[in-house]
Amino acid sequence: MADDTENSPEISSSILNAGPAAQRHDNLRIKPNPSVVENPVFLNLQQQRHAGVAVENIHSGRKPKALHSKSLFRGTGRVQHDDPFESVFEEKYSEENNGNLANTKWMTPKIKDNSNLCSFDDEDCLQDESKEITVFDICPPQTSNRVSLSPSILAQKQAERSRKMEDSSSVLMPGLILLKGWLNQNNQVEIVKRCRDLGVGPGGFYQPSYNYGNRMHLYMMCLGMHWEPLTKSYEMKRSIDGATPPSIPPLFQDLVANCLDDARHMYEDAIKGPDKGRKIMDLVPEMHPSICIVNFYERSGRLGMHQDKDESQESLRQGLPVVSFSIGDSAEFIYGLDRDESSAQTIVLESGDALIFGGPSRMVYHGIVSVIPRTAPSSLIEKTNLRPGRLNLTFRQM
Ligand SMILES: O=C(O)CCC(=O)C(=O)O
Ligand SMILES: [Fe+2]
Repeated sequence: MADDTENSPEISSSILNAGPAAQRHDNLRIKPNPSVVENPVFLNLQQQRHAGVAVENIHSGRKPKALHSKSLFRGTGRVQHDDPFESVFEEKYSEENNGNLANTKWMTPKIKDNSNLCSFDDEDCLQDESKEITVFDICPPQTSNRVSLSPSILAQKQAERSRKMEDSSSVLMPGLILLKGWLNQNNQVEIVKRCRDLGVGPGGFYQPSYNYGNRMHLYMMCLGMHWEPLTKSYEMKRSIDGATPPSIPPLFQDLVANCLDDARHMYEDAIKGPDKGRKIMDLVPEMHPSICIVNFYERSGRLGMHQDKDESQESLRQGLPVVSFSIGDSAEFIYGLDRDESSAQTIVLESGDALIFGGPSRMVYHGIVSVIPRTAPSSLIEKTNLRPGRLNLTFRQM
């Protein structure tokens, strides 16, 4: 990789002249960086000028040649390969004051070879910091006669591929259980309606973004507690707007309990091979949801490979399952033992499917690669006016 740091002159700037944006933010720490796995993190010359920093090569520990003793900042970079939604580059800088480390600051310089990312001076991106939340209605009022289109050839092929992939087995890995079509149509309609009503109220759907306009490719609403993508932690009130997340409706709680029961029954019947000696309650432990993350993916929606690991240590240690309901358009769901998408398994989750990952699969990596257009059941659309896309609910116990 060509490295702009090769011929860099001395770095003489500091955070004080790093540009208005840098001065305004002490907590810039998350940047999607799709190339981060292969791309050692170097600041290019311009970025160094902006930030007045030098950064170590995270992978090798080697410092870029432009690291100058005169630099006022010391970089301790780190790449979060396990970030839930993107590969993320995170930098923390400590201001050096007469040889002592003073104010610790987080900074996110624009990353080399990644022109989509915003720089410190990009005012368009800065606008994203406003606290305004735009209401997102998953069932917008119908304005014209709906034209019903049949699934595209691509969608038909994908569905066919998925049927082959799914085979008849519903235990995908120990503790990872797929219950096809588990939600009946009434349940699906009720869930959509409840999510719609909650979603347009306080604490409802919004499109989360990282700092500087790097938005997630979905809309999200949390019930019970809010999961904050910026900090990857749970909070009782959304720090973005102070809203209290709505409670999880009793209907949803009941469905989760029934779903876990059915998963256990199905699993017990299917247990063979390595799971045979295991107790069913270790494979599918009891879980009482205190959190539900509701995602709505439009047709271009997706979610990078990640683990769900921000629940309590106790919950994770016990392998308390995540229960996921899919409604609306189908989606290609990938899962695997590591973050590598190319070695992941693919299944298509269709409207009504329930997926449970608990016990030994609690920390499975997973993600959504695509939403398959025009695959939602037409009767569901007629009854709810659900917009094109996919609704997904994941229930977890804190
Ligand atoms: O949409 C899905 O099926 C997965 C959602 C998910 O993994 C999450 O919200 O953490
Ligand atoms: Fe997840």
